[in-house]
Amino acid sequence: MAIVNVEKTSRIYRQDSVAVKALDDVSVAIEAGEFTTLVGPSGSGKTTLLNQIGALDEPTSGRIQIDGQEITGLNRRKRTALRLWKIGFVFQEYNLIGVLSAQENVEYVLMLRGMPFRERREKARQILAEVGLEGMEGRLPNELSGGQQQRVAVARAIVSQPAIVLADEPTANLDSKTGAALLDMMRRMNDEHGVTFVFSTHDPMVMERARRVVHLKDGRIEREEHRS
Ligand SMILES: Nc1ncnc2c1ncn2[C@@H]1O[C@H](COP(=O)(O)OP(=O)(O)OP(=O)(O)O)[C@@H](O)[C@H]1O
Repeated sequence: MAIVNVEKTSRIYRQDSVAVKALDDVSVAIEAGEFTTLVGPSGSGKTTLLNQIGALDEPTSGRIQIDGQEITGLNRRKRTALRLWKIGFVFQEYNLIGVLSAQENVEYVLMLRGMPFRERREKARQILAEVGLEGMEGRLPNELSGGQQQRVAVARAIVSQPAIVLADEPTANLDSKTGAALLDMMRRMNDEHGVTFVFSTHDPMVMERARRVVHLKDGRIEREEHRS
């Protein structure tokens, strides 16, 4: 079964009297265990599509299901719950909580899910070690490099084993070597733990590592590539 099913989805932004079709009748299905990249020129609709899949925004028309659950038309409370239980997010700007340590940032989502203290502390430590941050658990975000902060963000996104992890230009603020190491780490999470990832990117290095590349243009899917 597809983890994500986007059916004939459009998103029109209206500004003054101008309507922008950010997504135009897009249909795409993503299966569990995929490592998919959305590519396309600036303004082609990548972020808009990720925001729709992540229940951060409502489509103007069409339907979206995540892990078998219809998300279009849900009220705010249900959307928040869906994000908490089913989706992990990695943003371009890391979006870590500045006053919390790496460990606490990773634990936070587990706390929201009601996991007991000891269990969540152990789980967060484990995942931070897996992303190569053993010994840095107590550092605040501003005591970590950009690449390390993004590793914390990935650890936070995957610690709760969500159905899908969405990453909007995750390497945009990293130098190419750090970005490549981050991508390799995510590929490993995909291989070893079956974490399903969907990225948006401009970065050729990210595209190279993808298994499925979906090309967007003017809010539509133009073509797809599949690699082994
Ligand atoms: N909140 C908004 N209000 C009005 N128009 C918007 C809004 N968000 C996006 N758009 C427009 O929708 C279109 C798609 O934008 P989107 O951010 O999805 O593109 P993108 O492919 O992610 O671009 P980039 O690669 O530059 O991040 C663009 O024309 C953009 O200007």
